[in-house]
Amino acid sequence: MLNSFDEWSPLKEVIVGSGLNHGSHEMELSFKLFFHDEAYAAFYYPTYQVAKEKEANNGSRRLKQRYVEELTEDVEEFVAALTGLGVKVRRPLPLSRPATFNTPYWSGTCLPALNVRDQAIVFGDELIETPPQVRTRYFENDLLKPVFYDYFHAGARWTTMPRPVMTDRSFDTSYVSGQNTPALQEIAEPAESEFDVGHEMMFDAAQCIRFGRDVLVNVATRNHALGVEWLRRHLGDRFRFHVLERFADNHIDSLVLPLRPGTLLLRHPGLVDHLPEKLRSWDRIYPPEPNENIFPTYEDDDLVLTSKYIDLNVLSVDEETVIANSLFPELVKTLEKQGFTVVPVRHRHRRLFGGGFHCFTLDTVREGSVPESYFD
Ligand SMILES: NC(=[NH2+])NCCC[C@H](N)C(=O)O
Repeated sequence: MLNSFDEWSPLKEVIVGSGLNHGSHEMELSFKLFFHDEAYAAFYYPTYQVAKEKEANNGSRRLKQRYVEELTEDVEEFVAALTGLGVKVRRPLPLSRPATFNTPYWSGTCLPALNVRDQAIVFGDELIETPPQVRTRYFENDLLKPVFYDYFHAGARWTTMPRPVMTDRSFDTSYVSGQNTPALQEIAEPAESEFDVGHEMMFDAAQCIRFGRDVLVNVATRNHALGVEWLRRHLGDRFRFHVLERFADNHIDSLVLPLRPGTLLLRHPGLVDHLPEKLRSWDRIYPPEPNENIFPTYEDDDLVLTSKYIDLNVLSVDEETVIANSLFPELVKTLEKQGFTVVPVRHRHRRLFGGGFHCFTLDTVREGSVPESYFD
């Protein structure tokens, strides 16, 4: 039965994503807007211009097959580690081929369900699918349907937030506007469409971090604010949302993660003042500064989509046990010094595929029967 309220209670069941057939990135407005903060350099002249020559006619950038293969090896080892810890692992359908689709308004090519944290969230016995922000991710959750149906048959509530039409004018671009990069020129001149409905609800589950009854949520755009308003109305007083204004561009699970009640993994001390009052008295673990040499060397046309802090994106198996990237041994040591048992698993291309172990997973069953209050 679907049951999960926080990020640290003993993990029983988890969905682990699959990167199979991740063919390319489509360099269109929603992608550039979403990854603007981290891929900024790639969207800048002259790098952009050089790499652009390697793009296909439709503006898509191929991902090298070797990276996808190595990613898949690492994900399978991660699955084996979880299974070894007694956690039941569920998998999405693999993407059999990069299928192209048309909506009435635009077209795209499907991505595999890799970062399954991003577009679905569990509040107790309810699964909520969030409305996509990147066009090529529009049908990604369909690959999770067999798993979602299993939870539904077992009694879970299953809700989908309103789906956006996603014309150019659906996007609130104020977060990135004013920066003069080629990517931004496209964003600054959104095409008009007869289907425009104005700013829409577009919001990712990974903008939320669950602490039982209390949920931290990052809001950087009007699109996000609408999403949070929907969640508040829908969930009523069962959960309380604490908004972090522009804490990040979107996802926050490489900035702050609770490892157990009273202990946060936090990217840097400057973030403390942005946290809700109650969390400021929790113990904080700061990661050592990641050195560039813990990452593979990439070429000009490889798009680096995350910050170098991505390895903070650990997955808690229980209040003492954390799965962390073995390629960042200094972080492993830091966590061990704080008394955690760390299960090291290798994850090489986290910066190319936009996520670490927390992003790759959706914890569907953890122990606990009510949303506890940690903020009172
Ligand atoms: N759920 C996720 N996909 N999280 C990934 C967040 C990565 C974050 N933008 C960073 O660059 O560090």
